[in-house]
Amino acid sequence: MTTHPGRIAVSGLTKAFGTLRAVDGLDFVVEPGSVTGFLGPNGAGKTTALRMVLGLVTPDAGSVTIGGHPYIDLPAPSDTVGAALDTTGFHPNRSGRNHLRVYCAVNGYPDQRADELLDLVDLTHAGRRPVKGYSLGMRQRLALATALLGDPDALVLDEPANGLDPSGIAWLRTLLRSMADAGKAILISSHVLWEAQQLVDDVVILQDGRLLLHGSLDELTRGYDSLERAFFALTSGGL
Ligand SMILES: Nc1ncnc2c1ncn2[C@@H]1O[C@H](COP(=O)(O)OP(=O)(O)OP(=O)(O)O)[C@@H](O)[C@H]1O
Repeated sequence: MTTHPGRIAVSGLTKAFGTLRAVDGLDFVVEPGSVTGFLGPNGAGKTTALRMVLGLVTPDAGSVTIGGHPYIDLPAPSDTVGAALDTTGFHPNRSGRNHLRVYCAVNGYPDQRADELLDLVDLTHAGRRPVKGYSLGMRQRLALATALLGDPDALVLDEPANGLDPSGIAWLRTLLRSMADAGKAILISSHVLWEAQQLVDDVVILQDGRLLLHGSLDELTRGYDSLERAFFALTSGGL
């Protein structure tokens, strides 16, 4: 069986917390070369599903593979999938550059990789300042740099546009586009449809843990002037 590196395949994914089905029989695929928006209102189950993609939460049923393997079986996880799930885990007194250097050391990359990553996310100017002085947008960039450490085939980013101003979102769009064009499979979550519309090729919309809509942005928005309007028309509901 040939499997494309980075392809994220989610099948029958289910997770309950007590009586609450946070994720319920979820199926979708993120192909290399595309940016998929994983969308849904607060509490829809996005973070729980992303944590299962990354092997941080054990599903009750179903499976996820990345490049054909469950996360736990990946021989070199940081070369296969990069993840940014939150922006609060940085040591406050460490500079962004030192944070990245620690990750370089742990994963066997030269210090110079830290400077390349700072440059890639446009954070060189703040690289020597302690993270406690970073804005949310700057911490998002640092989280993204950390995710890109091993130049992975797949990227999983939870709310990467949160805290970015309009020029930051435009910058993120360009970066994600170039990563997708280089063949990465990219999955990003958002609860803000207008924001996601600017960043993605495909959308997976989740509601109450279940898949509501899955398709290309172009198909879903044909005949509508925004993803939000298409969503309202298709579901007669709201996020
Ligand atoms: N560890 C947990 N224990 C109990 N309930 C949980 C746990 N984690 C998540 N939940 C519940 O599961 C549901 C889905 O939560 P989740 O964080 O996955 O949603 P989300 O779509 O990421 O929301 P948001 O956009 O607010 O981040 C919510 O009702 C949440 O309260």
